[in-house]
Amino acid sequence: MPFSLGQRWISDTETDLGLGAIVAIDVRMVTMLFPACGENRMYAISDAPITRVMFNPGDVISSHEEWELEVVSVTEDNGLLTYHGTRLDNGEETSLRETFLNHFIKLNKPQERLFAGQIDKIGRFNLRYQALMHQFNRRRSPLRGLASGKVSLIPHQLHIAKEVGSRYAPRVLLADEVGLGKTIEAGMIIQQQWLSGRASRILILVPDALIHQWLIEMMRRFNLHFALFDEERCVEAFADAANPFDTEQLVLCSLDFITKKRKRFEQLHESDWNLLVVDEAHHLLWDAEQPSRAYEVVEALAQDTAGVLLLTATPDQQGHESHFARLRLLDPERFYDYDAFLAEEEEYQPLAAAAEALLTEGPLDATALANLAPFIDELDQDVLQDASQRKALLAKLLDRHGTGRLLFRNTRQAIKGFPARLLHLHPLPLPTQYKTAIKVANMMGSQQDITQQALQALYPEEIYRQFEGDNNAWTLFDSRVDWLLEFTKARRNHKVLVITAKAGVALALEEVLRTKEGIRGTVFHEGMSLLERDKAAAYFAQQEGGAQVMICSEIGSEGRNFQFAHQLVLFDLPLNPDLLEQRIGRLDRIGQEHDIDIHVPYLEGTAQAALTHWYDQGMDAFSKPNAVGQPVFQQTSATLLALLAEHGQDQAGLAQLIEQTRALTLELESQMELGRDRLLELNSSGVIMDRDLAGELNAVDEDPTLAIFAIKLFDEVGVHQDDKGENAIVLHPSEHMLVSHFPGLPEDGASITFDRNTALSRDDLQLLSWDHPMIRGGIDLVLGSEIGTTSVAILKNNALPVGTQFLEVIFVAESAQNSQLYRFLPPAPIRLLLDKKGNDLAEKVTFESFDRQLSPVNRHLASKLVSASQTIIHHLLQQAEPVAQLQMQTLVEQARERMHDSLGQELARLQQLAKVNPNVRESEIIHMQSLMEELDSLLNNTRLKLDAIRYIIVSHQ
Ligand SMILES: Nc1ncnc2c1ncn2[C@@H]1O[C@H](COP(=O)(O)OP(=O)(O)OP(=O)(O)O)[C@@H](O)[C@H]1O
Repeated sequence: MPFSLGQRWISDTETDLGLGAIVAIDVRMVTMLFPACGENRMYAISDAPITRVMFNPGDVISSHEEWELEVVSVTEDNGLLTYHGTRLDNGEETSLRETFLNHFIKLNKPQERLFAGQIDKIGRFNLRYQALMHQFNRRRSPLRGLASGKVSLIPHQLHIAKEVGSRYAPRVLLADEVGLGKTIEAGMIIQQQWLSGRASRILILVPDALIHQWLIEMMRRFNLHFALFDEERCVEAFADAANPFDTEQLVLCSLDFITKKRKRFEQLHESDWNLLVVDEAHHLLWDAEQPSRAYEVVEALAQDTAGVLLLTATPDQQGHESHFARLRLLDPERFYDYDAFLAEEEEYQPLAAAAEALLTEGPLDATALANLAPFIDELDQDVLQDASQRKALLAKLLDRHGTGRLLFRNTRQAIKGFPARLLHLHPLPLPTQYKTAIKVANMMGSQQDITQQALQALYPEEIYRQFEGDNNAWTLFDSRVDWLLEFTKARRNHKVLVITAKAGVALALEEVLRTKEGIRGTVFHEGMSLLERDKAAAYFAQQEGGAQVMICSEIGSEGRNFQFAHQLVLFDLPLNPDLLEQRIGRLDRIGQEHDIDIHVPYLEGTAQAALTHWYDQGMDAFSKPNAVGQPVFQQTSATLLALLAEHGQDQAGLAQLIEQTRALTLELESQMELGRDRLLELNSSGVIMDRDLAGELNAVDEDPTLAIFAIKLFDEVGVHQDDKGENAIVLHPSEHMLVSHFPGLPEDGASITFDRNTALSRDDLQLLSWDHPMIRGGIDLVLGSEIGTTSVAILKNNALPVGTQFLEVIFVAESAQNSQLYRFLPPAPIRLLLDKKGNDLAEKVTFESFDRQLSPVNRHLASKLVSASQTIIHHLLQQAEPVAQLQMQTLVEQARERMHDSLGQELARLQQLAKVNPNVRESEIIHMQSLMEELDSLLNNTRLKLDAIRYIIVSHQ
């Protein structure tokens, strides 16, 4: 192209110099001035790495005075261009000579970059298109976020997580038995709510002892980085905001801290949250006269937060009324009256019988039909005899009745495959020192109430210490101590968890083990700081060189993960069957690979002995979780407490109580099994959904697309990858990265794998999924930049004439950024492959098959090819737009149909449900209606954006 003074060109190699102007030309050299930075460059005319900047009708250009002109036509005079058109600021018709173009002009639209010679490598165009496609597919996927955590795919968890996680503002009680994975279910729900944008501010409240465990589980398993707020953090954050809690999106807090510090509670309450999660929710004690502070705090927060997840394995631990009160936290309108709630529970049995009838294979017999009769008018008579459709009917039935939408509980019995619990009782002689102390205490009488007396009787070492002072002399003669020494000595290769009610006892035992036998032990109790507790737990978990024994006070009996051990010693027993279950649950949890040995050393002729027999023979509380432990305890506690207060001396009374307890347990169990528990089991385990979520997600895991894409992404961006074998890759930022920081990749690198089992077996590996911050961030990085927006390639195809041209154009149909809309229409790529005449061949020639046949062109040649074909390219781009518009309209209408279909069905279901099941909140229905209206109008505003262009020319060489 001939050069003329004043012409505007851009440097191919130094695009940041801005727009250059030719200021001198001689026989061999051309000199350019770049006014934006005041620099000159001289280039050899024969091979100048510069590209002529020419605009076309339709482009909007900026003048040196910064007004904008929409170009209508272009004329040329002595090699210089003049643009004619309309000024955008005042509508005036005017002309702009190229010499007066803005020197700072930014060429960031694909067509501007292409014409200005800013042409990307062929692989980057491919990467960009793949990134668009994957982002589009992921955002629409109904399984998004469900299994992207580093977790095993366990069906009962997946069912609950999917059911709850995809709701708008879920308010549920997760009440799986201990150790079945409520924290993991909560994590999966949070992940889905977070990724879908339904919740952008999330608050988790947990007991002190579980703070770090939650922090780490959320981070390591789900890549969710919660900020831990304690007093120190609040003071620090005050520098950035009046309300410290406003400084973070994801906040984790100790419930104890918030209940004790009124000011912090008020600030927490003033901050806006979309999702509140409360672990060990049985601590939220409620009593009509005097609700606990913890209850009041959570109640206030729950009133102002749309989504609420309460977690407890033992919902009845503090009594059934407290359980009711927690359901009321979730839905105050629905659970307004305890008596009405009790009456409703009475009806669970016939409902469960009807549900059972629907699970029958083959024709329904007379009993099944009779059980279904009360509900039959709701169900279609014809469908009823069609066995294949009964599961759908069952789902409908459960949906409409009971607490199904609100309460989820999985049990070991329903899931099966858990290790056995083996009880070993160790009766030991009562030392004379204790005998004397008990006798003296009895002689002195007691002012305490019966519960306190019973509690005192359970801990003879306490009674002894009252008389002998506050020291550890009791360890010298207590036969349980000697037993423990022998026991641990004989199991040097086993980890042993010892639980006792009191911190003082834990400390004394650790000292004895250490000083007498050199046994490596550690303690875990309320007197330790959070950090000390976590260090102790880590020391116990450590396989080599770690502690053999961990001695916990009661706070260690909740929530913690000690399933790497399978020897449990209950040095004493708690006076509550649910607390006993919580203790056993430290070892009997998902991941436990052995049967669990439960050892109970007890002193004969004491209250502990009586309690041991009562738990064992009366309610079989050691060998399996006891769903009715709490009601049985409440109904028998008067006799039990009296017996314990008398140190279990009344053997006949104990035998009678055990008999009575056994009968009551059996009766309540069968009622529960036939009623509430059966309904919960059916509803929680997902058996009726007939959907193999784990199988579907496994298939996603096995699809290599993610690994192929990720490796390409890291390659193109310049992240260094070191394959370590065994499915592990180490990533490091490199000096040649396109960006200074790759999202989610720490400065010192990260070890990753695409294989779930490998990730689960190694703590140091992150599981890369489509939802991992490195992949999401990497895709955003590509799509938010100019990477791959232009490309030129050669198509070597002897069947086509040399010089045949194609233009591959990628548009994106974009609607407003709205997470709800993204389920139906996220930014959607539209690909056109135009031949010279403007025919679109995209449907016949897929991206992948076309891309495979293309060869790269060096940038200099590419720029020349584009310059030579500017007119045709421009013409094709103009033809492409209306074609893409039409495709966009189709996409919008399809999305609208899907949206109406899906939300419409959900709305109809909710409206229908609301007639028969008051568990449906009015706000859910209103939300659904307004959401549909909002999405409709957002869909109408979908716009088309040109995202990337590839120019292709055929060659035979
Ligand atoms: N899907 C899973 N993949 C991997 N590990 C899991 C999974 N589910 C649970 N676990 C592990 O099993 C243990 C128990 O899970 P979790 O702590 O979530 O149970 P929980 O029901 O909250 O227990 P608790 O009733 O004691 O509070 C934890 O160590 C957890 O990491």
